[in-house]
Amino acid sequence: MNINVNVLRYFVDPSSMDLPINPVTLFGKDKDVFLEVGFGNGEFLVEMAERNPEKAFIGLELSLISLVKVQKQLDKKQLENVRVILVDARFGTRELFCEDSFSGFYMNFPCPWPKKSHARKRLNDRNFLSSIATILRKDAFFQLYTDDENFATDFMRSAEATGCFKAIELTKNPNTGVNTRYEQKWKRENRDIFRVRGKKISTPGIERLCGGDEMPHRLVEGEISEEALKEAINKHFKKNNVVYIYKDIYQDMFNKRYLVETIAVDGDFEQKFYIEIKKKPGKRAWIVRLNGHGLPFRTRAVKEAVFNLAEILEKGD
Ligand SMILES: C[S@@+](CC[C@H](N)C(=O)[O-])C[C@H]1O[C@@H](n2cnc3c(N)ncnc32)[C@H](O)[C@@H]1O
Repeated sequence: MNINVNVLRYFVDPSSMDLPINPVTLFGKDKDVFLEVGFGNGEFLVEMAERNPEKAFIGLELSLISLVKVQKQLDKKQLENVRVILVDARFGTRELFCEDSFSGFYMNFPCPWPKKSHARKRLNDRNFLSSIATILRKDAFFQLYTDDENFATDFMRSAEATGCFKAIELTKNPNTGVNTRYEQKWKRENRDIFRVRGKKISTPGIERLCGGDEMPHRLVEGEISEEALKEAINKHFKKNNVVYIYKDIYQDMFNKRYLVETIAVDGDFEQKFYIEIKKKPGKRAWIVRLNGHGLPFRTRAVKEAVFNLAEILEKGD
């Protein structure tokens, strides 16, 4: 896939930033910022940005293809008031932004995941609505459009259950639409459309995984044990409600370092990354830290994985 470097100015990589982010800092000026989750082909995001140059918009998407397509449109139209982030919205809404950040939240025709076995992928449970309530400003709104009545009803009930919204209303076949690819598709098929809206009144307490801006690292004095390192490979470590596994070791003789491929899981959020074990020049000591390529979010599982690896190397000494 060819990615024009011009379009990258719309892309934000939050894994290399201190979390949580104040979204206003992503745009030169203090603007009202709105969030859209799952923008797909981006019709709504681009049109809103074009019609409201005084406002700013952030889009979260899981699909890299959608991300690239939208950035090309933004570049063509020279729109400066949009940023896009490649992230799972469940994680993104909970972890990335400061409290009271957004003036509005939009979600248009999310995947309804009707099968019971896929229920955890649905973006309409109470935890998700609590994350939205946290990052919305007081009196800011949320707005969902969907063709799935059960999804809409569950979304509304979850919003009510948080106790953080008022004026929650579900409207069948509202007069206004969002004109996205999926809305057009369902309208062509004469399906009913449902809209759920509500206004934020209070902020719930949510538990976030990320926090603290420090990069996890440890210094191991003396020589490290390659044997102990090899023994740790493919073992599952469960500690303090997180799980991680060291998958493989790559030795980089040129730079006197090892790279340990690692998978870390916090709840339902999995990340793959590398931990670097690098000799300190001129010293009998090794630094154990995250490798800078493809940095993960510094969740508890990621930090535990780094600290535990240092302990393993120390004990083997
Ligand atoms: C059915 S499409 C709707 C796209 C667009 N909003 C529309 O109305 O045409 C759902 C979109 O949500 C994205 N998506 C699904 N799950 C997501 C998640 N957990 N986080 C972010 N985006 C997600 C998909 O990649 C897809 O682009």
